[in-house]
Amino acid sequence: MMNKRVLVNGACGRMGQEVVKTIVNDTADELVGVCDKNNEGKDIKKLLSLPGPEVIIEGDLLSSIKKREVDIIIDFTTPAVVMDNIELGLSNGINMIVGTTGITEVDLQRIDKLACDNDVAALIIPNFAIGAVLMMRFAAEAAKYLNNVEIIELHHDQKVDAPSGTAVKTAELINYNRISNQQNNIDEIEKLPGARGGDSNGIKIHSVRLPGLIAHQEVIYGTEGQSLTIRHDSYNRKSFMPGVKLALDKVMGIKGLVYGLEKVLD
Ligand SMILES: NC(=O)C1=CN([C@@H]2O[C@H](COP(=O)(O)OP(=O)(O)OC[C@H]3O[C@@H](n4cnc5c(N)ncnc54)[C@H](OP(=O)(O)O)[C@@H]3O)[C@@H](O)[C@H]2O)C=CC1
Ligand SMILES: O=C(O)C1=N[C@H](C(=O)O)C[C@H](O)C1
Repeated sequence: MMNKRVLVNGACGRMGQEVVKTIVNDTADELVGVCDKNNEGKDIKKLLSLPGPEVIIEGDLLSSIKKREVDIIIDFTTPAVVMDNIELGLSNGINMIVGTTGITEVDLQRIDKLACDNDVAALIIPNFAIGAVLMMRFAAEAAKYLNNVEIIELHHDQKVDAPSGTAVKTAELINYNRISNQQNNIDEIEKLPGARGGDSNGIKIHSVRLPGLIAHQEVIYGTEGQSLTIRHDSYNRKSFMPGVKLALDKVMGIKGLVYGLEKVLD
């Protein structure tokens, strides 16, 4: 297969920078474009001390894809703009790999239709870390046998959205497998609003935001006399890169929506 021509959107962000480095240093794919609200007109390779011909940061995704051939857009921007980016990419016949969070169930249906109509792929991946994908898988497996569960997700204090996309996806996977979404708790009085966390179809999600953290999650099951904790920790953003490379390897053979890296893992 020919080298794929990749554009990274949100290239100056924490994840975007790591993705740019990965494409340039660790894949045969070609970085043909980079977009971001910041550093417009500057050479991203110079900013990140990367080898090879310059790739200039552009501010407008549409004009950027009109200027060149792009096979894949990788998006790590923000929840506020991600749907516009996806719609723009797919309707222009470009495959999308999306790590940005904040995509709803209704959005997913629209994305699938747009991808199918345009004969391209939309990989919407809440977490690219292989360990996190396994954590979600094991949590979903435990739901077949244990019913009472809560999720604690812990992230750095620069994260804009809560709960995390990973926690939302974990709750969905658990709910798909568990026999009942009724837990044993009595009627509770929440004396401090929010003290019991957010409710995702009967599963409580607690979001911790602190400096020093990157991305962590615990799924805690409890039953008579025992508990089971399934925990994953990302200690740096390199932890997401094998998953990004896997998505790059798989994307060209897919048409329509893929929601979650587990769908392309095996
Ligand atoms: N799926 C996964 O495995 C992972 C997903 N994420 C998710 O990825 C997203 C990005 O995270 P992170 O890299 O930490 O965030 P950052 O804020 O560090 O990066 C986002 C970048 O996108 C820029 N940006 C904002 N709006 C636009 C736009 N319209 N067009 C182009 N660029 C834009 C931002 O600029 P500015 O700062 O000026 O707004 C910033 O440079 C989040 O939703 C996060 O939850 C994060 C880690 C792993
Ligand atoms: O913002 C982050 O950092 C992360 N976002 C994703 C999420 O919301 O689940 C993935 C990972 O947890 C890191």
